[in-house]
Amino acid sequence: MSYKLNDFEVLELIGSGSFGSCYKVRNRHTHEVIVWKVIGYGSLSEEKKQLLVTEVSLLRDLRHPHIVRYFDRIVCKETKQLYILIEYCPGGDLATVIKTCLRNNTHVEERFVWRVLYQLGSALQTCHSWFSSTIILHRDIKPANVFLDDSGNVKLGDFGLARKLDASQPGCVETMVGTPFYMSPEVMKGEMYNSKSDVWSLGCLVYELCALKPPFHAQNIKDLAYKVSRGRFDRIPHYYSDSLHRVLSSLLLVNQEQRPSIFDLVCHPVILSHLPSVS
Ligand SMILES: CNC(=O)c1c(C)[nH]c(/C=C2\C(=O)Nc3ccc(Cl)cc32)c1C
Repeated sequence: MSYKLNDFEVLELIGSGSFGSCYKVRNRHTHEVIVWKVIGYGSLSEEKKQLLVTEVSLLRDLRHPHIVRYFDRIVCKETKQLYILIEYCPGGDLATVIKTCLRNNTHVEERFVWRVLYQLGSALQTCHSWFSSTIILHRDIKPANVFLDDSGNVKLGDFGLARKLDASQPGCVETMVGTPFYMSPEVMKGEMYNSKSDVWSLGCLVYELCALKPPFHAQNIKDLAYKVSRGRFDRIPHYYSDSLHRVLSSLLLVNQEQRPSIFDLVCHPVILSHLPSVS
């Protein structure tokens, strides 16, 4: 079914990023609440416009319990805006979870950390196998792109649209917006982004969920690149287990050959031992 803008009632703005704004909207006919992300494409080159439309079309066919569901898109030629219709996640995003813990001086339960590690790992496993022969190699793995449903499960969202819109080729670290705290050593050196770079970013995300700060932090890209290249970081707080710290340390190995693949991760006995028992 193809939708029209007037099929939806805009309820509220729920987020704004470098490349678009997300609104909570209600389908006037079914009353279903979803999100539409509005991206202006007027200033994009023809090539990037086609990449954006192709990428969204690909995502529409991707179905996984821990990947935000893309339903459809609406192109408004008058305003040169693309409306991406996406699943609503009432729990908000992990960036807000981290901010709340910092504000209240609390921390995330280890049980939830293991759940995030497994669920995002299984989402990436689908992407790495699903996307291996297609154009979408980039994911923007960060707390602001991981969303929570109403049962405390996580969903990875916003696949690389921002990077496709922002000179996504490696070696453009200097032109990136903001400080890329999750950028892997290989990408910092200008090498091609690959699936092990996703593993690194996942390690940074889960580390930050525990420590409430990224594993590598600096005031400028030069110092950050140096710290990332050395690969040394503080242990996660001592109320988290040694086994969790060991798994995170493996994801943050500087040598990508030694870093586990996402397939190794989701099958790791320690990960599987922390999954809820099926009753
Ligand atoms: C304060 N904002 C929120 O609580 C919030 C809620 C309840 N949902 C969201 C965001 C999304 C949401 O609910 N579904 C989404 C799908 C894709 C993208 Cl890029 C974002 C979202 C946000 C930012």
